[in-house]
Amino acid sequence: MSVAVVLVAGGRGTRLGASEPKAFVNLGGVPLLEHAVRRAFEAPETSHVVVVAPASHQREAGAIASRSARPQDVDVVVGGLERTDSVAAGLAALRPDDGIVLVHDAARALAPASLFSRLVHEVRSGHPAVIPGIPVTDTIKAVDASGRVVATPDRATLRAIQTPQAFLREVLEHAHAGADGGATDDAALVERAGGHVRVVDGDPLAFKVTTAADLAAAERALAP
Ligand SMILES: Nc1ccn([C@@H]2O[C@H](COP(=O)(O)OP(=O)(O)OP(=O)(O)O)[C@@H](O)[C@H]2O)c(=O)n1
Ligand SMILES: C[C@](O)(CO)[C@H](O)COP(=O)(O)O
Repeated sequence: MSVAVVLVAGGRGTRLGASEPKAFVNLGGVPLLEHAVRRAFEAPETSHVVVVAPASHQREAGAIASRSARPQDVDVVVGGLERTDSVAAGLAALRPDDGIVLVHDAARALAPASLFSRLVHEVRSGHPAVIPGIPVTDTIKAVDASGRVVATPDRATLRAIQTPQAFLREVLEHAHAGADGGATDDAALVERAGGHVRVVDGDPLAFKVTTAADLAAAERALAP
């Protein structure tokens, strides 16, 4: 079964506050998106990458695709208003043979190929939806609109979820067909559709570049 990576890079990056969309910001002289494409192709399982980029940056995304290890295996499409819309645009560009789909944030540019491979292995072992997670180290509280604490969940049961998130194609497509907004990741759509989602160990390098401090951390992670 062929493996496609839907690489969402269609966001603005408001919290980073750069002059260009976050996926096109330089990290060690290379756009975040380019780091992510490189790592996706370093996983031997990857057969096809769909880059979802802002309408304003289709040319730049195309140039990144043409510099990649396998330009013929990259398609570039226009993203949507919300992340879920961008993922849906990526799903619409899948190729007929793509049977397993990994949805990945360009903002998690340093997620290593080994993480992609582990997730694909899990799906091929019979798990239809597999996502990486890191145990949380803070105490997490649920609060209401006034800031009053309504619950303190047992920390041992919590995971901070990363991407790539790996799915059987039909499971992800079915979940997206019923999407009605408000989901911050693709696994949540599968959960809402009644599907089982398995969490496996994440990777510290798969952290999300959200703020300037994260970008500085990514620069440090790249340093020899
Ligand atoms: N309409 C959108 C929104 C987000 N994303 C992508 O989803 C990933 C995770 O989103 P996030 O890190 O929140 O990016 P932004 O939405 O760009 O950030 P911000 O909320 O700070 O504007 C990023 O790779 C981003 O490019 C996307 O493809 N399309
Ligand atoms: C998909 C995700 O990266 C999993 O942690 C995250 O939910 C994206 O959220 P964001 O608000 O778009 O950064």
